[in-house]
Amino acid sequence: MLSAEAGLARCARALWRHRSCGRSFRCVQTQAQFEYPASQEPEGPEAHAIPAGLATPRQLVRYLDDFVIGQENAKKVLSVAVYNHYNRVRANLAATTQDELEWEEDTLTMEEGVAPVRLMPHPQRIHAHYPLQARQSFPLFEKSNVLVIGPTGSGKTLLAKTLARVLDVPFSVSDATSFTQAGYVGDDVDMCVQRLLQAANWDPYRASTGIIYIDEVDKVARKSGGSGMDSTRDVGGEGVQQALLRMMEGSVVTVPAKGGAAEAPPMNGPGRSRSGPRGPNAPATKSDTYSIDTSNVLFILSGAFVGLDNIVKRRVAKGSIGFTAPLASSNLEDQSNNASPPFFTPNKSSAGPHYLDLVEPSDLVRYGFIPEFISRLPSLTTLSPLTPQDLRRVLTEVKGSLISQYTALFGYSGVEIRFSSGALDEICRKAAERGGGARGLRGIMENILLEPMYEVPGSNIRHVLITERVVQGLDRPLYWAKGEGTAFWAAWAAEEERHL
Ligand SMILES: Nc1ncnc2c1ncn2[C@@H]1O[C@H](COP(=O)(O)OP(=O)(O)OP(=O)(O)O)[C@@H](O)[C@H]1O
Repeated sequence: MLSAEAGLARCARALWRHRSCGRSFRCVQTQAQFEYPASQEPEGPEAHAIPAGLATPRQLVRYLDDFVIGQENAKKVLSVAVYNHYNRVRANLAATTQDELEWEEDTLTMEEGVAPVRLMPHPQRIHAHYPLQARQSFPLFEKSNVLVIGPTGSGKTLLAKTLARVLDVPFSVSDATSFTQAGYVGDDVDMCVQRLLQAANWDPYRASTGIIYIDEVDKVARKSGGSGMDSTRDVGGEGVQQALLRMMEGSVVTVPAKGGAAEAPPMNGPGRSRSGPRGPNAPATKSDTYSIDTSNVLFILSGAFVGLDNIVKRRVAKGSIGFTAPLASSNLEDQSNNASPPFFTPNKSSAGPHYLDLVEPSDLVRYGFIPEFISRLPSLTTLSPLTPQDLRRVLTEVKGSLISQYTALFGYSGVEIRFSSGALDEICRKAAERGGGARGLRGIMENILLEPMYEVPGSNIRHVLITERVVQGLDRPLYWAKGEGTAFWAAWAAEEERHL
């Protein structure tokens, strides 16, 4: 249960987010009424927090900087995409609901200690007032889902997760390799919506404005794509793309309620059917099914796209500029007339320019994606592999870095652990050598610290020093007992001097 103070802080944050609405809010627990004139700036703890709902792209990038090293272009592209997406969502919902509907955000509930912030009106109310056909005729803003291309462990998931956290929207991660076309063994693509609903604590309103992150999307490239990337999958790849594109565009997905059919073993075979009502006006009760409209869900798709750089390289070598592939989407055809397609934003990473920076939709078509699919992903960004210098910053500088985590872990046992600069460099060198980006750092740390984590608890050890030779496996970690602090500091200083 949140304390009253924390509850009020949360209310204040919600009010600040929605200050431009000029609405009043009532806390159902305390019955307190809050008013926020549009011009009023918050005071107290909220003044220092990021005004998430309306944070500008620049503020979002600054926030990301605390957690993600490098990847400047990806930070910009994602921040702009997220900012535009949520502005678009607000505008669309305002267009569909103004005056006729009561806004859910008028009431902040504080059930079970949580104060869920209702960003949007209940989708069912929108559906009740405006049938799907009517809503489709509104001049609504088009959606911009994002495609993120980058090597493993470079921060793709971290970027999306961090943005979802600052925006306080539900976030789900799914792996495209587990998806199959409906009716075949494997996960239906609807599964990602179910995960989102789960992440939203089974709150369909929040889920319908969340972020769905789908990793390894390059694995659903069709086999006949022309570059032979994935020979194990054929029509299933295209079937999954078709299903995903419908969902990205905005469709109503019926999700069984908690403990419902979706959690039972999947039925296989083309005759697969679901129980429960379908369609936008289907009732959404906790005991039955939920209908989630994905029109306001932001999709971020990512993958390493191994081999794509060769496709780009070949195209560039042939001097082909623009769109040479037979693109079905008029959206893409429009872009082909531009000298510099809006699809492409050059990457100014520390690793320098590389061929993936020049990716165009036609390259993705050659890679095995249907044009209709990539036209639903108008924002694209590439991430660079992390250099050993980047890894060093990941290890030591970001908020909640591994070094700070392990230091705190030993601190709980009253033990001080230090890593010499040489040790840190050696850890990063090893991680870079292994590949896998920053993902490899934790494994190396666990390996090095296994012995001290075993020896220290229950012993009289109070200081631990990890040197370069320890990381290289040439020495054992160095230990000092209580009262030997001076010797520990002297040894550490000597190590640092040796490394200079
Ligand atoms: N640029 C970065 N800055 C800080 N930490 C990073 C960065 N890149 C990766 N990490 C760390 O490495 C781990 C893996 O990162 P992440 O899951 O974002 O990789 P990914 O690019 O999504 O890889 P994959 O495609 O394999 O899923 C996380 O613990 C994350 O904290």
